[in-house]
Amino acid sequence: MKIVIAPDSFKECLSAIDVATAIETGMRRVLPSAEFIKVPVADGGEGTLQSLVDGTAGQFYSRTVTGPLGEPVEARFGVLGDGKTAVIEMAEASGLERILPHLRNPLLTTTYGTGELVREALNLGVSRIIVAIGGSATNDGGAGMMAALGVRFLNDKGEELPAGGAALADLASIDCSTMDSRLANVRVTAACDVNNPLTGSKGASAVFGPQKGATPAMVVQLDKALTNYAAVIQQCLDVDIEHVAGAGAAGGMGAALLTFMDADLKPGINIVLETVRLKAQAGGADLLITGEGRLDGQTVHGKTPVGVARVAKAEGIPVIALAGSVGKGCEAVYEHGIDAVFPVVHGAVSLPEALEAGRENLERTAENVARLLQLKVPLKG
Ligand SMILES: Nc1ncnc2c1ncn2[C@@H]1O[C@H](COP(=O)(O)OP(=O)(O)O)[C@@H](O)[C@H]1O
Ligand SMILES: O=C(O)[C@@H](CO)OP(=O)(O)O
Repeated sequence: MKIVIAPDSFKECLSAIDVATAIETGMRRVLPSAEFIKVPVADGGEGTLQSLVDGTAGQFYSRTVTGPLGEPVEARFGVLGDGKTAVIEMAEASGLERILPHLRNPLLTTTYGTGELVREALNLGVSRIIVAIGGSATNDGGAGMMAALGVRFLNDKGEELPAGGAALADLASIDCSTMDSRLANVRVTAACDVNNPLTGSKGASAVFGPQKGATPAMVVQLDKALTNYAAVIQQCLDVDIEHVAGAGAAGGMGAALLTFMDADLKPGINIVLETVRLKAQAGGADLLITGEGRLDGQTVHGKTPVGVARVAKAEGIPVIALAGSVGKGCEAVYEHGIDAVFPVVHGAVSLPEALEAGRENLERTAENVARLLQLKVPLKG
């Protein structure tokens, strides 16, 4: 019997590889001689770096770079098992979680540190870079990242702009002549979590600015700044970026990746599933187990379990999902290739208690799933 275990991480609880290991441990108690293939996955958000490096037996690197408010931060990036592809998760250097809630200010926050990580990856001689965007503290259109890579963003006096989204209102010209020339030889793929345009009512500032600490007045200010950024990009580089889907992801990081790096913008889940070669690994499997921390109506919108189930269904493999908890609308997943869902919590406990007991709960639930699989119930009627 071949069982593929391809879960996401359980946020605040276990990494994807730890979830997969707990599921294997539980099932092995009942099915000791089954073949288990563990494929940790992610949907492009937080945890993407971890699952891609774990899933390809790659390597982590750590560097001190510039944090979102200019402070030094220790940030990780990775190189996949192929030795040629770097993975950078922007939240490592420029993430919202890096700043205490009362200090969050997207007028000032910068993606400079993510650019420094790209430079570090280039120093290792990689030929491809995957940048997972989202979870950002920033609204600087990715200008900080590009400044770290040598691009000069200038005001009408020819002076370089200070860091942050607000400064883009003063942008008058862009000088790419000093951009790191190694970027020309590297293929960049952006694992993108949303389709928003750069500006307007569905744009980066309006939709994601408030979660980064923007007041309504700041949203207006930031949207104007990004509108000017798009106009100067059009004027200096002849790229029309303002309304492109995904340009507004991660405070306009999508726009910079498209404009300056000619990146491919793809849904994170697709990039991850391709990179960990789920289809090839699942071939001939009898069962696939997936899971995520909370499985609910949102799961069908590009989340890991549904992406994994799509691959499994194309191969005719049954799919079971284990979830930390299940929420409203979770039945929607039945229409998206998941055959059964099992929450792992044991009794009515608080969330901290459930998180604390996550591994044990997963092992026990996985064991019970395996016990169920062994039953030969004569189904009548
Ligand atoms: N072991 C667990 N038991 C119960 N709830 C959990 C467990 N692990 C995670 N969760 C809950 O699931 C929530 C969302 O997790 P998850 O689906 O992994 O994140 P996201 O959908 O944001 O990627 C967490 O904030 C937590 O409340
Ligand atoms: O960083 C952001 O601006 C948003 C959208 O890309 O991220 P998340 O979806 O994680 O809130």
